[in-house]
Amino acid sequence: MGNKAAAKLRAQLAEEGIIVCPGVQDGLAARVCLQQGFKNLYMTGAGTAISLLGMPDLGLTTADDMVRNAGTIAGLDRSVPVIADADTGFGGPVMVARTVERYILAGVAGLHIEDQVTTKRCGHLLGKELVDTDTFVARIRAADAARRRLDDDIVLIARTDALQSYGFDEAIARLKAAVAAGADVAFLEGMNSVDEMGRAAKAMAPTPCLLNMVSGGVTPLVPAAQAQELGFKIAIWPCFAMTAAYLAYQKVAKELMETGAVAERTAEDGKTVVGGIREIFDLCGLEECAAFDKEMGGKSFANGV
Ligand SMILES: C[C@](O)(C(=O)O)[C@H](CC(=O)O)C(=O)O
Repeated sequence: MGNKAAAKLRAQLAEEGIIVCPGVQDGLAARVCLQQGFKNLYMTGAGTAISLLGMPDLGLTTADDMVRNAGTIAGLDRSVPVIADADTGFGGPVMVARTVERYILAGVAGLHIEDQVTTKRCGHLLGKELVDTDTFVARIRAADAARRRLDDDIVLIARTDALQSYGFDEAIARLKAAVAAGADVAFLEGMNSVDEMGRAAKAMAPTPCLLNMVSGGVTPLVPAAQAQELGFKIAIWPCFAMTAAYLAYQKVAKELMETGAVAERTAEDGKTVVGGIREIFDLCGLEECAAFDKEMGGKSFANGV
């Protein structure tokens, strides 16, 4: 079938350096990160739950929610490979395979599947429950079979949440079993120290490892250069801008509530509104849409837009 996004991600995995993925939960967040020139994006499941559902990351997003969001994000710029959270795969092997096929058709370059029970929770919360290794391996095997069935090379990332309750050795053993079943990349969730991070990457070598940088989580946050030095190939920053976005929303909502209006900030010309709706439409491709319409012979924007 030829998944160009996956081929690009595989090429990036083979190159020197570390792949840094800002976590995005919607089209606007993706647009902002594309504007900054990121070469990859990560669709965060936690962010999707928060942004789309207004709910915590407790396994409440359905496969439909996640596929749709991943497809929206991946569709904004096909030259930027997206890694997407696929949680537990949403069921048994048949469902996991179906999920993987749907992510492939949505244009996703890579996805991760974990060993929590389907009523999962954010990997940085307490009290996680896991499926046994056989069930986890069956999920990975099903994911691998699904991509073969579509003759696709989507990058398969195995995530284990076993560190919290079973310890380091069991977690590494689970990741190794997942790699033997077809996973390309290993993701040890919830590492507690820089030392543990280094030991994990070493234990999994030569399998490339993903590092999860959760703001306010249990893993210390390290810059890309240090993550690379520790042996990681991919660093994801799931909800990295959500604190800022949340606080900004809160501030403006408070202003509207208390004063009945929101003050605009204008640029030096005294007219253009900074961060106004026009600027955001432009970020989201307003000019490109108008130009495309004209090029195709449309007249929708002949009188300007
Ligand atoms: C990586 C993660 O699965 C996500 O949904 O982005 C979450 C991140 C988070 O909760 O901030 C995780 O379980 O680590």
